[in-house]
Formats: sequence, structure tokens, C-alpha cells
Amino acid sequence: MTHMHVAGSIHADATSAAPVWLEKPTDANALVDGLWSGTAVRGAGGEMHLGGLPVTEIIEQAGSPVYVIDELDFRGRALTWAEAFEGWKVYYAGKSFLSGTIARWVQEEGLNLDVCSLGELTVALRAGFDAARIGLHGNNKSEELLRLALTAGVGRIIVDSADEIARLERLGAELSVRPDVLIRVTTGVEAHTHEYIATAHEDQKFGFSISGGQALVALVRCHGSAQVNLVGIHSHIGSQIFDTNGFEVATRRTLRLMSQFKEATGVALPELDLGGGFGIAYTTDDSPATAHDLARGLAEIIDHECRAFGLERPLLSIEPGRAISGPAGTALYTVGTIKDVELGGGQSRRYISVDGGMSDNIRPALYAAEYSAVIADRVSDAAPTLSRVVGLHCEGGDILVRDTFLPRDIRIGDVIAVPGAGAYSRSMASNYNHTPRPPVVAVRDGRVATIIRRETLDDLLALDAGLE
Ligand SMILES: Cc1ncc(COP(=O)(O)O)c(C=O)c1O
Ligand SMILES: N[C@@H](CCCC[NH3+])C(=O)O
Repeated sequence: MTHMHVAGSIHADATSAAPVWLEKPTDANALVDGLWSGTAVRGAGGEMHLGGLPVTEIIEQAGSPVYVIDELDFRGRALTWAEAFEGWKVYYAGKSFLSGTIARWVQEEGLNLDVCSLGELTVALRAGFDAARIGLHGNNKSEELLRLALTAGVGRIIVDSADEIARLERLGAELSVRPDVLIRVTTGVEAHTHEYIATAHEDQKFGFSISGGQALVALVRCHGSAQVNLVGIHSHIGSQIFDTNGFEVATRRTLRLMSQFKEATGVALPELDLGGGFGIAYTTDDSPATAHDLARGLAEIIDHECRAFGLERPLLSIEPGRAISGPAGTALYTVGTIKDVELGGGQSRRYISVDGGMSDNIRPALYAAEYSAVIADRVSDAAPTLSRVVGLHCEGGDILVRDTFLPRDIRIGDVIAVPGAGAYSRSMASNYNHTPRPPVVAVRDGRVATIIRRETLDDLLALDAGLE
């Protein structure tokens, strides 16, 4: 099954009120299964609770807007992926959301960690994450980043270019270390996702091309190097992917490359990392596979292909990010203004402006990503009304939820909750329009704990050399 609506291909046109896929719900208050974090429920009075706390109490303690991470949900998903992929190495992809607390949870649940920048690596190391269980990515790793990785003893460096191999060899010789490396390859797979988050087609910046021959050249070069220890191949086809065909093709092509390498050198590479990219449900239109189903499916493909190529099954890894952090997070906003805009032909669209926007979630503007929303501070019997939840930024594309049905009697001060906010929301947040970024709090057993504090205007003003 192929889902492409992250690419924004299924939208209402200007004159129809509802997009084709969005059915008017019988109950606009429902917390639909599969969209919300594990502890999300409506309490006795109808208010939504997260981690045992009413949302209004979370806002009272942490302010609005706020990202709320359901600790038990996050830990539970991490463990589920680790258990489903038993015998594999599971790296949590920190780019989806990383902080000191998250790094500790990931370590406590027994996962490895994928980082891709100096900042992410520094957070992980400061949080006490075991360097040997970290994989380092990046298509332009600086000398400073590689030095830190080599001195800290990072477990795997995923090499992305010939320049990086040369840099690593020089630094390895200088520091007297021989890092374990994987070569990142592009398999030529056209993953069914938004162009900006697909990474295995040929015409993009990551990795070494298999079809162009550069991947085999890079493998042979590293194999012959005294300064790096080649352990395997890495492939990542993209993000928010539901269609497993892409993984199947990528697996076949990487294993064929392993067999070509074996023919060329007589050596079987011991490791294969298939990256991340497993999709989650942002709307009722999404139906992701479970971790267990994916594990079973991938294992079958790998065993089949290994037999075909006469290879032993390598040590396998995956790097899920969004699938662990995404559903654990909920964004809470407060309604500030409400406007009904006439579209002609008796149609209108309701614009609900909240106190956040594209600075705390750029995904709808960047990828036309679809989200859902409910009123969270109460339930209402009023008629479900097609609504658009928009932010406070000075930009028409500042949309948080393009199309959703919210009760007709929505009012200023209501709390709106958006699921799926744990991944690529805070981690991609900006200060557009000099907006301080919201805090991230963890909720568990009726308690709120700050993971990342709210930025203040003073934080931003302190950066401005013209305002000293
Ligand atoms: C190399 C690599 N691994 C893992 C991930 C994690 O992806 P996701 O959060 O979609 O699972 C990404 C991001 O797409 C990535 O680039
Ligand atoms: N940031 C993207 C995914 C790309 C992840 C990194 N390769 C998203 O929000 O969907």
C-alpha cells in the first residue's frame, strides 16, 4: 500500500470545503486510536489527560504552547522496537528529538543512538550515553566533530564521502585510533514520501551511488586502509515511509553490493544497517505497520536475499526515530482568534489561530504534512465544523492543521491538542518572528518534569549585538 499524502497530494481545492479523504466525524471529540500517546484519555469531565494530568494543569505549570512527551509511551515504544528487532542493533535517531533526558531514557531502554551533528553528539556524551553505542552520521562532518567522535570512542562512523575518508584517515593517524566505519550507499530507490525527505534516489547529497560504482570503490578503499576499519554498509531510503517495497529493493541492492565486495576482496562484510524512516499515523488516513510486522517482513527479505547471494546473514541494524518519539508527543496550543472565511457557493472555512505556528512545527509548511487536532480542555456536542488551525506568524503558509473538524462552538481560550508532535517538531523549531521556542515537558503518573525549558525573549535579545 502506498501513502503519499505527506507530499500534500490530497488537499481540498479552494472551492470544496472538505478534502476528499477527510470524512466528517460523528464525534469531533474522539481521541482516535493510533494517533495519540498511550496515556491520552478524556477524563470524567471530558477534559483530555496526558500522563495522568489534565491538559489545563499541564499548561498552568508549563505555559502555552507546550510540547508534552508521554514518558511511558516513549519508553514503551523504544522497548517495543528493541524487542521486535531482537538480535538487531536498534539505534534511536536523535534527529527526531534529542535532549539529555531523552538520551538517558534511550540508554535505559537498551537502545543505541544515532546522532548526526556536533550538537547531538555533545548532548549524548554529556548525558552519559555510552559512546560505543553511538552511530555518527553526516554528509559534511567537520574536523571538530570527527575529533570528538574519535576521542570519545564513538562505535560506528557512517562515512558519506571520499573527502570524509581522507579526513578520517588523517585524524585516525594523528590520534592513533582506527574507527569502525560503515559506508553509506544510495540504492536508487524512489521512496514514496515527500521529495525533501527521500534519500536513496540518485540525484541528492547523501552517500555513495551503487549504480554509479562509487559505493564499491569506497568499500574497497576503506578495506585497504590502515586507518579505518570497514565493518559494513548503511542504507537509508527516506522518512515517513509506509510502503515496504522500498526497503525490500534497498535490501536486495545492498546485499548484492556485499556479494560484489566479497567477490572483489574475498571478504564478507559483517554488518548491514537499513536506516530508519518507518512512518507513523498523523491522521486517520495513515495506517503504519507494527514494529513486529516490519521486523518479520525485513528478516524474511534478508534471509531470502542472503540465500540468493550465498551470503551469511550479516549483523543487522535499524535507526527508527519518528516511530519512537513521534506518537509520544502532543503539542498543546491556546486559541486566540476565530474567523469564518467565505469561499463562495455557500462554503466557508473556519480559521482558528493559536499561540504557536510554523516556528514550533515547520512540517506542514515544508512538506505539506497533514496533522489532526481536537479541543482538549472540554468536550462539545456542537456540530463538527471544517476548520484550519493556523499560527501567529506573518505568513499565509503558517498552517498547523490544514483540515480538521472541530466543534462549532470553539472559543477563545480553548486548548487545542495536536498528536504526533514528538518528532521533528521541537528539533526543527525556529525563532521566526523573534518567537521564543516552547518548552518540552515530560508527563508521567500525574507529574510534569521539564525536559527543555521555555526560551524567553531575553534569551533571544541576549544574542543581538545591537541591543547590548
Ligand atoms: C540516516 C538516517 N537514519 C535514521 C533516520 C530516522 O528517520 P525516521 O525518524 O523517519 O525514522 C534518518 C532521517 O530520516 C536518517 O537520515
Ligand atoms: N525532518 C523530516 C524527516 C527527515 C529526517 C532526517 N533524515 C520530517 O520531519 O519528516
